[in-house]
Amino acid sequence: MPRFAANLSMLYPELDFLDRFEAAAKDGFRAVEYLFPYSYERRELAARLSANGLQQVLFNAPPGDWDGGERGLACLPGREAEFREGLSKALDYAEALDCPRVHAMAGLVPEGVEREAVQPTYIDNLRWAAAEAAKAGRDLLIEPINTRDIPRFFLNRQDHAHEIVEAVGAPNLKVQMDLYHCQIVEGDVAMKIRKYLPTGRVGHFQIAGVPERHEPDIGELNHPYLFKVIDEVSAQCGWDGWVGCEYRPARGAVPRGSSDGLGWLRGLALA
Ligand SMILES: O=C(O)C(=O)CO
Repeated sequence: MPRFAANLSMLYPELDFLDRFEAAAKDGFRAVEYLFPYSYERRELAARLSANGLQQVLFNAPPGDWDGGERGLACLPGREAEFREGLSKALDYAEALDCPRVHAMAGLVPEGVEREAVQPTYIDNLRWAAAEAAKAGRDLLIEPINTRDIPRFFLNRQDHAHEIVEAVGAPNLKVQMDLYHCQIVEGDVAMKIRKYLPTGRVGHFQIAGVPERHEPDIGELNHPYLFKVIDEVSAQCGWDGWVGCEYRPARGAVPRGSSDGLGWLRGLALA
């Protein structure tokens, strides 16, 4: 079975953020990911990881004005300085948390601007950021995201993400392959895993049920089948990354919360 990381931005919403580390560990997770660490002291986060025997496997670079609707800076002309400053901060956190990968969200195509017009900025920013991440010993990730969840998001398809990685030409720039977004935008998910995982350009997976983004055993995707495909292809190509559980629990009723929705994971362990 793949190795699963709990996404603490979405799982355990019934708990304060810092208490989610312990909850994930109690549920058997050995790794966590989340959107942003920046509201917390590096020391506090590192202590939570260590106290609970958890690895940090992914978080995102600062995304711009999140509450104002921004979803990343990487493709935004005129925001290069802010992108660079944010990436440097992310790499500092990555070192403190011993986190091997950082996701730089692409951002929204500005109103009235053609999608193609921002690609040069995106590529230039990623080239600079991948070089900085390489100096720090980290991978930089980009993620195709569906435009129902994030209208006007620049990067939506796996083929586009892989073209960008090739154009940048940095070995530590990789694709965060979220099977939820992939199913919504393009489908044919198992064949896309078979196509892209052996390229060495997939740095991380994420999962959620489609279309509601609840537990993976709710909805139209057959996750046990997809996990077998990941296992089979990983055995052939030596991939040993993580699968982030990035979904909003539907079954998590008080008092036991998100743990009640983890039957899909316990079932896999027993399968
Ligand atoms: O929205 C998502 O799927 C993300 O992973 C954002 O980082």
